[in-house]
Amino acid sequence: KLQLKHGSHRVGKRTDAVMAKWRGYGLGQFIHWGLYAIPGGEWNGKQYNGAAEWIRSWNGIPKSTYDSLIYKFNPVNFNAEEWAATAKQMGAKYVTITTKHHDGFCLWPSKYTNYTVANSPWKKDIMKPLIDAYDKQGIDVILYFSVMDWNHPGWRYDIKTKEDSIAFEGFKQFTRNQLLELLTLYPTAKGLWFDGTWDKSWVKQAAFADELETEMRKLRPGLIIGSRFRADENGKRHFDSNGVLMGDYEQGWERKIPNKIEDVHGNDWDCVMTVPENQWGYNKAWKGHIKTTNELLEMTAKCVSLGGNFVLNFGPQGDGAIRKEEKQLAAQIGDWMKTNNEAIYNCEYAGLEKQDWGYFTKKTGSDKLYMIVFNVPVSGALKVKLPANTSIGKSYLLAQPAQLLNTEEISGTEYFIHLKNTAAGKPFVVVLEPNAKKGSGNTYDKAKT
Ligand SMILES: Cc1ccc([C@@H]2N[C@@H](C)[C@@H](O)[C@H]2O)cc1
Repeated sequence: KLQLKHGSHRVGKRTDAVMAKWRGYGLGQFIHWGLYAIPGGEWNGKQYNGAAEWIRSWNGIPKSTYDSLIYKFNPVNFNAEEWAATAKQMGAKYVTITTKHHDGFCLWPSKYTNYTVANSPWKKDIMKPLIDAYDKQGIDVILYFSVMDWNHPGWRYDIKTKEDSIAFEGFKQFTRNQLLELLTLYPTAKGLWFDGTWDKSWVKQAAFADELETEMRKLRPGLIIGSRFRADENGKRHFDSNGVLMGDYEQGWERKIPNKIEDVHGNDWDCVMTVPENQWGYNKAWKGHIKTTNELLEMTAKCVSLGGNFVLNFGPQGDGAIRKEEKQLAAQIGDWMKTNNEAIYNCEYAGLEKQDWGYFTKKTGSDKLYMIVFNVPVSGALKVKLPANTSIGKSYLLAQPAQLLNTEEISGTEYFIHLKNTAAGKPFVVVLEPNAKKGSGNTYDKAKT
């Protein structure tokens, strides 16, 4: 093990109540909103083929022209209560909201830059009404913050000259000021979700970032900070030079989901996901593969079955309204969650062998198991392998608890759960109430090979 001054300061999962609540969220909403929502991935009739929130980096628009979008920010259809109600309807337990994306435009009236809502036609703070509206719905708020800031004169991709390092020192203070400002203005925020921390300039700031993380945690006890905020003194990110996770949970699962439990290294983690293939900010063109409700439900189930949270992104329009396609998804996901959220909220990795029909989750602090079924076998028989010395007490459809399902012991700890109806048109949940098994549990000898 290497002696590290600025590596991870904790091995293993956090054990406090705030993090335990985070662990049980299951489903979250991401909000990407800012000036980029005004062009919506298009400029002068030409489509930008990257992610809409990166349109400033396209040579199709002069940087100064993009930056003057601040004078067009006037979201007359912005309604914080509607956004929070959409998240509530979907069944999201937390929301991560962009306070400042890479373009540097601040959705709060920061006193450390003029590039904020205060100097737009809108004038008013966006963050406060949003945080209040989500808090009122009982949905916890995490603040997204991009360290990389294309608007700030002190930002550098790397530090090569004396001038660079002087400029970047100013930028570091600016960043610290904004973060302490956000934590002070919005004390109910539960955490920070960092982005834009991959460039060499920031990676070289191991000591500064480590001290800043300590300062933020002192200012806001219980604060949740992911693995992407800071690098260790050897430039190692997400995992320090000893392979220990930085921060409180792994943030690496962006538009991808782990396949097996080994992939998550025993850490907390969240997966953040776009509805289109790769658009976080609003894009007028709703094109390419748009994930269906069933796909998104399966991603949610898969994440929870592997001990993580699934965070689905919404990209509100420049006028502040949420597009109808996203509203429909929220309603359909919410419809399923209303019946089945017991298998998602406060659930964890069940430790059972994955079967083809779908995903196991286990209620935290209980033995209750859930089978979230996406692929009904033609036989209608769902295979289950339990640990030694356990058996199935009873099993039933979560939606019809009174109807016990026929459970057939195959051998030892293997069972078939026989479904009555094999024509389910959408995913459903089977509940297993295991009980301790008496005796050896092995009815037949193992084959000699
Ligand atoms: C290469 C790359 C850089 C930044 C991103 C940002 N992270 C997501 C959470 C969005 O904010 C996207 O703009 C995505 C890909």
